[in-house]
Amino acid sequence: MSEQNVNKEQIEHAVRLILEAIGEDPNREGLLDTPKRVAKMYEEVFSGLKEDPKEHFKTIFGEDHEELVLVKDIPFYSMCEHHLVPFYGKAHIAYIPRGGRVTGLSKLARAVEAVAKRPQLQERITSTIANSIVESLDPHGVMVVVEAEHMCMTMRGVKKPGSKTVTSAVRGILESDAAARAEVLSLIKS
Ligand SMILES: Nc1nc2c(ncn2[C@@H]2O[C@H](COP(=O)(O)OP(=O)(O)OP(=O)(O)O)[C@@H](O)[C@H]2O)c(=O)[nH]1
Ligand SMILES: [Zn+2]
Repeated sequence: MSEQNVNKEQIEHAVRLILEAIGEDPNREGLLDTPKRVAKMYEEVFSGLKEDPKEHFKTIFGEDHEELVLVKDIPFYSMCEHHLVPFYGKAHIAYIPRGGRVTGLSKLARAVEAVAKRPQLQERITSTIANSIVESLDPHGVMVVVEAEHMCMTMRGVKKPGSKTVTSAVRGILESDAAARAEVLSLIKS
């Protein structure tokens, strides 16, 4: 998606106000371009806000493969919606296609990008990806596992660096079939 959905002028104005509010001088040399840089950065890190991850699953190959597909260790960076600081980690996406609805592998990573690049909660990233795969591909089953470190828990607040949050969303036969679910988990860990 294009990165033109933010009002850069408004962000620049707001950043100047924040700099003033923390007691800085937005007119000192080192900070002169900071509002502009932050606006450009927000344009990039929030570029998925209006993007529908399902758009990416329109690429479908009529491949007769009704067995597990797992794309693991997809790195992502997102922004915690409570503090607007980063949380980042890896997403693992497994699905069992049905009826030839096999999508491009990169599309799974593109869906992660779309969902991560907005103010987020880890749980919502996880369930949105799982639901969009179900709605687009109607597979036999889906499992999404996301592991992340939240900077709002490490650099501030409770200050627990190294702590990891793991979330999962399971749909279809992977929900009812414990052995298949265990296989996915062991492949993720391997
Ligand atoms: N469930 C969930 N919580 C999150 C996520 N990201 C941040 N949080 C939490 O959101 C909560 C916000 O709590 P508040 O009490 O409203 O805010 P706060 O005073 O800044 O909280 P502390 O972080 O405990 O200092 C914190 O417990 C964060 O750890 C996330 O992706 N999912
Ligand atoms: Zn937070």
